[in-house]
Amino acid sequence: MPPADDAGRPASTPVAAPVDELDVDALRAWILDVPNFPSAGVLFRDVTPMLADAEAFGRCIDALAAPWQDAGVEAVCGIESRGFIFGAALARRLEVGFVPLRKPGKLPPPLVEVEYALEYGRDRLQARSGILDGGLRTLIVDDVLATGGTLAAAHELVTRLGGLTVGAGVVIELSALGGRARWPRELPLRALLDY
Ligand SMILES: O=P(O)(O)OC[C@H]1O[C@H](OP(=O)(O)OP(=O)(O)O)[C@H](O)[C@@H]1O
Ligand SMILES: Nc1ncnc2[nH]cnc12
Repeated sequence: MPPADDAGRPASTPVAAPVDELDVDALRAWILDVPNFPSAGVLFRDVTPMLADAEAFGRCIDALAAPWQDAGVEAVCGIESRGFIFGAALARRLEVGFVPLRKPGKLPPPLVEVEYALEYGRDRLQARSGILDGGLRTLIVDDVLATGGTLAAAHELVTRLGGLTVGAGVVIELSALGGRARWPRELPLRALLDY
């Protein structure tokens, strides 16, 4: 059993630390660069080593949570599939519910969906109709911001679901791809690591 802190909580109680106390940049050591995956010319940033390390994963979730502690977040939406990993952990840390935004064919009706453009072709995101009704204050979470189409579609879906997007958090921003330009200027978008 870990020693108790001044407030009598066990030291391991999951309370997010202020972001400036977290060495976020050190997380790069757990993110692997994989050239030519999943196709030639793509430099894939693989977060699975970070997920497998309890301290690094915990630090990542603390850092994702820190900017939103006082933002009145009422729900976290995670984008399939890697966004589920970070989104669900973050929802628990912020002590709010989790809403999965899913690829087509995974959720039963009634559904609301948004179609969006990919680099090649189109895709769709779906969620349960009415699940954010009443203007639920919603934080959108994903692992990577690349061209920005996915995150922009998630914001549109949250709006159609009756929610109010308070902002978005991503672990990695591939800033050379310019995805931030597709995100509404007036909404905060926080990235832990810029590549
Ligand atoms: O900014 P964009 O250009 O829209 O790309 C970002 C998206 O691409 C990846 O998803 P992907 O569908 O590849 O896969 P996943 O199921 O492994 O999360 C990533 O997880 C983001 O959701
Ligand atoms: N380069 C990349 N690495 C990991 N995930 C991605 N999603 C989109 N582009 C990516």
